[in-house]
Amino acid sequence: MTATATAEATGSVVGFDQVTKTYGSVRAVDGLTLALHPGETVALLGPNGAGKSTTLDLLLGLKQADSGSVRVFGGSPRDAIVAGRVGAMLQSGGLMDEVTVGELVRLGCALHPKPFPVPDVLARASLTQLADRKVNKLSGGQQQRVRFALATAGDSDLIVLDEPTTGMDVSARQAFWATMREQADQGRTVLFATHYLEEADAIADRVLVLHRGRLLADGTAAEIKAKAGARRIAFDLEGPIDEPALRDLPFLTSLDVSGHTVRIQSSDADATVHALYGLGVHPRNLEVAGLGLEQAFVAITAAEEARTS
Ligand SMILES: Nc1ncnc2c1ncn2[C@@H]1O[C@H](COP(=O)(O)OP(=O)(O)OP(=O)(O)O)[C@@H](O)[C@H]1O
Repeated sequence: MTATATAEATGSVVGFDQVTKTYGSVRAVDGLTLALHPGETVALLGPNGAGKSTTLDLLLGLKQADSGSVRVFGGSPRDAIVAGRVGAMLQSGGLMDEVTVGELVRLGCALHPKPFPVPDVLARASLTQLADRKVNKLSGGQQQRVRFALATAGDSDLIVLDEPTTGMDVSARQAFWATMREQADQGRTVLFATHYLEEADAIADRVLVLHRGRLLADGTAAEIKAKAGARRIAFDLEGPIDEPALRDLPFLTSLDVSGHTVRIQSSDADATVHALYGLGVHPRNLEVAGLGLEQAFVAITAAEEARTS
């Protein structure tokens, strides 16, 4: 059975089956196959140019695939959008300048087949106080909140967000994710592209890592960290530090010495620590921990770069 057939059979929200999109000689999306399921909160990660925005544009029917199929709720992206099943917040979406926030959100609600009440939509995006302000008089973070309001103007089953919190301050970001959690708890599927890996770690129950238009990893944040393999080891040493000896430790993938503190990454922490004691040094405050999602992401994409270049 193809991924799309599987997607439809299992009631998947989104099904990509061998999707490719090229711009001239650039393969922005390269044979991508994936299925998203109801109620999932999914983070789409990838370095600049990995194909995240193109993937979201294909999903929203804003771009057409060269080959392969894109299905949303078992039909075309356009049908899903016309039915009001998809709410989207894009990076580049221009906002009408000469209208007020209230007018624009009212219009967004009027255009949605299953609109929420305008005051609720404004309140959810913390825009009630700004309802009479012209959109072109807003700060960047406030404009992001307007895009967010438009993405949640109606009762959509899938919410697609391209780098939604860029430009938002810390409290706006926290409020934004609290709202998104509510949306997910109500059974909606949330797909967001981001460069903030700590957000993906904290929010997403599934993480997709794209690299040159291909899916490099797909799993929970914990699975992605485990896939990267390496562990972090940190300790303090008294007296002069013999960096060349440390650099020769087995399974070492990185070394950072700062004052008395040594931080290393190792693909086999047990063996590295064993060899460390064999050097006759006396490490203090020894800590061994897994990689954070950000380090895992860097390790996975760097390994792929090295493999393909
Ligand atoms: N309209 C276009 N014309 C030509 N090339 C394009 C176009 N849009 C995107 N690309 C190229 O396709 C590739 C994927 O771009 P895309 O914007 O999807 O990546 P991204 O992962 O969203 O990147 P970023 O994190 O920088 O936003 C890049 O190499 C980009 O230069």
